[in-house]
Amino acid sequence: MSGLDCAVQVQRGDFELNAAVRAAPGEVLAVIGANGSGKSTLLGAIAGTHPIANGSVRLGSRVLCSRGGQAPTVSLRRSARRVGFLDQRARLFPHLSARANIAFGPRAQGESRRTAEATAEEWLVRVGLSGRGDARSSQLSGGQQQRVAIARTLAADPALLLIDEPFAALDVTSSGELRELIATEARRMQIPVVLVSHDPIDLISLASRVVVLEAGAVTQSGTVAEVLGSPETPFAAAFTGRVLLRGTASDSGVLTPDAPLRELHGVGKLPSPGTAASASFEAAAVRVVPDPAPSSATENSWSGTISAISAGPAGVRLECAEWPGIYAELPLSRAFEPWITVGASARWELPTEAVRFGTPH
Ligand SMILES: Nc1ncnc2c1ncn2[C@@H]1O[C@H](COP(=O)(O)OP(=O)(O)OP(=O)(O)O)[C@@H](O)[C@H]1O
Repeated sequence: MSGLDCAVQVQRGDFELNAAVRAAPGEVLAVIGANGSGKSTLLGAIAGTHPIANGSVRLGSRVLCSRGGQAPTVSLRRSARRVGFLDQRARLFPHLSARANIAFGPRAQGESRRTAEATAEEWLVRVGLSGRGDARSSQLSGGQQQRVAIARTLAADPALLLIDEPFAALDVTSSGELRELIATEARRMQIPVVLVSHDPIDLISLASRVVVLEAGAVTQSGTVAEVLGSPETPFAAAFTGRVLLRGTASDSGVLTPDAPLRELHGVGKLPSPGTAASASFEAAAVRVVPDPAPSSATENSWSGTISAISAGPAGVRLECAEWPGIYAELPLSRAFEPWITVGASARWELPTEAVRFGTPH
């Protein structure tokens, strides 16, 4: 049983990744980050598709790659790393049956055809596809193809599993079942798993720890409860459906430069006036009504244009053109109101008691 210990520097054009991650045997470590933050680069450095400029990737006592420092440079071939990889696309061999796809890894490792097929049958049962061994990928649904892909990857007996948004293209039932399947198999096989995801459900149902990557650097790491419960950066907050603003403390609130609302009022301990302060709140606490609206009782209200509408963890996310970094999340039932369109003028209202002051990390 070998844990992953990775501390690497990777250069891709002008982009530099500098990250250290660890995952124990049987543990699922989630990596979250905005587009372009370096998640795929990190997985590539571990898998051997991106060369490292410095650092090392170790699996227990095995060195997968190492460069810099005193030790000689090491870079194992991809096939010698024993790293399994899963993403959104099942990538089955279309001309082979499900059974032959799964048997491919054991066969490549020198198993006899008979033994490899017996292993494949066991995996077909584990992934809920017993009786479908003869089917080709064109005869399987997307979710079934993904099950075969999981079986094929794990039947090759990887020492580490990397997964990049493998459930993103699946319906809710299939993705829930496959999450369960991966968590169960990783524990049973006692292999570390690194999971890249944009979906909080993946973290809650699969991972025990989380690393937040921003612009190639780790900005927060901890247990799922620590990161989701106390996000320390605006990105980590947005991932959990919260807004985190950084500004300067005044006597009575947090001053937010270049925003339609200069001073945000809230509750909690304010740092000394003039020093760095933060304000955070649930995006679902923001009320958005058509402008002009009758003046509200809350101190925190401003006028702003809806600039984007997207899905957020707590509902439908509305962004404000005049105040980047601020957004509201409405329940689906409210998001159907016909006035809610990109470009609509809105009044944004935030109850004072919903805003919590703090000191930025
Ligand atoms: N082929 C390339 N050549 C040079 N630079 C690249 C190349 N691919 C990616 N990059 C740079 O590396 C950075 C990290 O890319 P990476 O794909 O690792 O991000 P990511 O977090 O996985 O993004 P996404 O969520 O969009 O998949 C990008 O911001 C980009 O600047």
